[in-house]
Amino acid sequence: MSSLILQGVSYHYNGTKVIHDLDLTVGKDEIVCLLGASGCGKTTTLKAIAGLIEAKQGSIFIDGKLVSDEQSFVSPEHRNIGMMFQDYALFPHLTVANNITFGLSKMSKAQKQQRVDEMLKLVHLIGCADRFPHQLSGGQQQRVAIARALAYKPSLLLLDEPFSNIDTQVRFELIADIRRIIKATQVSAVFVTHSKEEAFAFSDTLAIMHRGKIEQQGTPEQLFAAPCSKEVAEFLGQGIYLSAEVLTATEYKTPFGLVESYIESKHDVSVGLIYVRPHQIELVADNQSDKLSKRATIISRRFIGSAYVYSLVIDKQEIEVAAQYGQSFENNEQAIIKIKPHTVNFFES
Ligand SMILES: Nc1ncnc2c1ncn2[C@@H]1O[C@H](COP(=O)(O)OP(=O)(O)OP(=O)(O)O)[C@@H](O)[C@H]1O
Repeated sequence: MSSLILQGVSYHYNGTKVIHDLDLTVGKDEIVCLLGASGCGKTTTLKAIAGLIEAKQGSIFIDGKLVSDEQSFVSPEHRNIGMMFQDYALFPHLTVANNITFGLSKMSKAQKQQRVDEMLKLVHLIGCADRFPHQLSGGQQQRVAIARALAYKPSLLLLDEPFSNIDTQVRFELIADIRRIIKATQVSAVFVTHSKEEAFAFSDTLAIMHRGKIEQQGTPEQLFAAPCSKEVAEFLGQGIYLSAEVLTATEYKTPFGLVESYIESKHDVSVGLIYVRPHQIELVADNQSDKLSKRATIISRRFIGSAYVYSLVIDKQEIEVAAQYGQSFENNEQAIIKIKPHTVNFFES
């Protein structure tokens, strides 16, 4: 059974629709990331799931139970969800232990103590029960925040940009740690971010949002291999578009020669655009004798340890391409461009 289902959910602020007819499914023990540009409606979606706002259209089910539709509305405290929001800070005047047990009023003192011990062990903060939030690092505070969210034993966890105030250096360690904690507790989660790197590191599947709708949902590999729209392709990769003529089910003619696709596709049109990402482009030394191949000029280069990353202009579009180890091009040098065989993303222009 799915942990969360949204069907046709819409919401408007003062007459302006910010989420439209939105569908989303989160499986049991699954971490789904809502990923999209600023203002596309991610936080609003999370608030509708939490019951912090009342979606006027559509239905929301948590663990098979209807919590919101046109006729009914279950309040946030009865939805069995844990929340870790960016602005949902710890109570500064309460100790770590009291922060964790804040919402557990029905438990006995002994039960609370047991839950605190269990949670502190889970988040690797044993011995910190009597500290106050200001005596902890940012990462430790977020660990307490997740412990507090999980202390209720919720069936669904909602996280809104929980890592954005954490130093880049420790952010990815914390992300791995919190993912481990969530997986260990077998809770399903919806995570909101606008950072692709965080989304890839934290979630099982991505739901790409665009203008208040889920454009596509799938694993990062599925979305990279077969984006359903230009918006998804552009959001995930720093690629460029090349004009392309469909020759066969697996071959496209482009200004940079024939491009072969690993998969067969049927298209309704014979010309369009293919979206090419940096790792699908090969730079070859210009041997002058090859008259037919297209060239690009290297604008600049930077050394990244294992290779050089070159900036170059292809079809009036600038792109960064990493060359294979051992290959080296100088600024202003011409290189032959080849597009490697790959799973081609073709779009109507
Ligand atoms: N309380 C509000 N009143 C009116 N409009 C709002 C309100 N909150 C959000 N909006 C608008 O709704 C749209 C969606 O906002 P939302 O916060 O859901 O986006 P988001 O994708 O989470 O953005 P970000 O990544 O910047 O946090 C935006 O255009 C925003 O300006």
